[in-house]
Amino acid sequence: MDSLQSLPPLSTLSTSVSSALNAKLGTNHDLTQAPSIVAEFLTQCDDLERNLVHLNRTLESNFASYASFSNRIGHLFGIVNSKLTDLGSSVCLRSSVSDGEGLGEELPSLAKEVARVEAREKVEQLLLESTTSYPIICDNLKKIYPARDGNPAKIAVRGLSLALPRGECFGMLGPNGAGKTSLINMMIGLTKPTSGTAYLQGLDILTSMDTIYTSMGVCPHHDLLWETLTGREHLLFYGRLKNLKGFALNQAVEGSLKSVNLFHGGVADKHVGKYSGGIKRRLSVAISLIGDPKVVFMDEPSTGLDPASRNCLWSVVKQAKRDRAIILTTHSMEEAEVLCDRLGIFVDGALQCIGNAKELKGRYGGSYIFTITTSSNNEEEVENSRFENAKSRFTVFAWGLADTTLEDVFIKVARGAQAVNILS
Ligand SMILES: Nc1ncnc2c1ncn2[C@@H]1O[C@H](COP(=O)(O)OP(=O)(O)OP(=O)(O)O)[C@@H](O)[C@H]1O
Repeated sequence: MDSLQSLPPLSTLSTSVSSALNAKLGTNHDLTQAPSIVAEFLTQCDDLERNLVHLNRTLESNFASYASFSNRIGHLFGIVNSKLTDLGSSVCLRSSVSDGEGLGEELPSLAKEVARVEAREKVEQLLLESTTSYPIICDNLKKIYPARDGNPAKIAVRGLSLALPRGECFGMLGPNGAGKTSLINMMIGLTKPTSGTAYLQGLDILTSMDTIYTSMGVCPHHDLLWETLTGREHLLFYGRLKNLKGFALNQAVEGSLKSVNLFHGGVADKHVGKYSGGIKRRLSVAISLIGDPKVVFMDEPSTGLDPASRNCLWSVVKQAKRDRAIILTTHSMEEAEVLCDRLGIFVDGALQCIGNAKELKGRYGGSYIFTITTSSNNEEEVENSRFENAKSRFTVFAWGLADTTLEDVFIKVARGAQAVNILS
């Protein structure tokens, strides 16, 4: 229990944790182990500071967990539901995390319930206000595919409530078969909801789809392009569908071609049949944004693009989200982190959690890994060291502090939700 020396006894912390103590808990554990090295982090590393601030915020909302540990630190603690919990040794924690159990095991279902209730309350409040600052509002949207050919009925979307403000790109992550496409297909009018509805720009998808189309853009998973038309002709066609005419139409098409790098070199006037996969994808994104739609759905927009084209496309999306709401589905955690202001992990027809990448990492990851690099001659000393005097005892070539990745979060949430569904 050496590592908890500077903390008050566990029993005095088993009730609500004050914000000052939250910060202390976050830093004390490391500081007791490596005061000089971690002090350097605090002065030099903004990320750590931001994470500590985040820790305070999530703890206040009562469902966060946090553990701080390093490769060499023997003992660990965490905070679960605002209670300090003795988590045992790092070896123990590492193996339980890799088994999908242990720290935060009970949190996904709690977080899911909190997110569901908060989203529902927000939607109810917005529906009373009839505001347009939230271009996308899902109101208890549900999709059940009826039983067919001996197969039972399938609940693809289990009553989703969600509100997206203007300026937000919302990332919809989820394993195959989670229900993402079913959700989007309802919102773009391809299928009817079994119950519930959605309001796009304040208009009900059940009654006003024709009007909604004029302010909606869609970048489908597979490019829906005509091989014998040019890129420019595609944009002119879709621009007209959005009621653009004359000078405004030509200007929008030129702007659009420039934004996705198809303006120069005559590419825009070649038949789409001659385009590479990357150019087709960029054209699909340009089509989804022409005519200034306020609601845009993008299904894996950068799939199949090389890194340079992908970065170009990401700049287009970042620019585009300023004045609209975008729902983007992706299997790329990198894309999600770069583009999305908030992320939702969708499993078995329901959102398991919502938050920005940092929040989700803090909530489901809750760990840092502290590594130092030194000469192999010092190996034994490192094994036995507590790091307090590490730098004075041997040369530290490098040190690093690694946060949980979004991929870790995704795997944990998806696996946790699927395990609960199998048991229930
Ligand atoms: N027309 C349909 N009839 C019956 N079941 C369907 C139908 N379409 C989808 N499903 C089922 O509904 C569930 C959700 O499917 P959906 O395609 O929405 O998932 P997804 O998250 O988009 O998956 P992916 O990432 O693979 O595209 C799956 O179990 C799927 O088999």
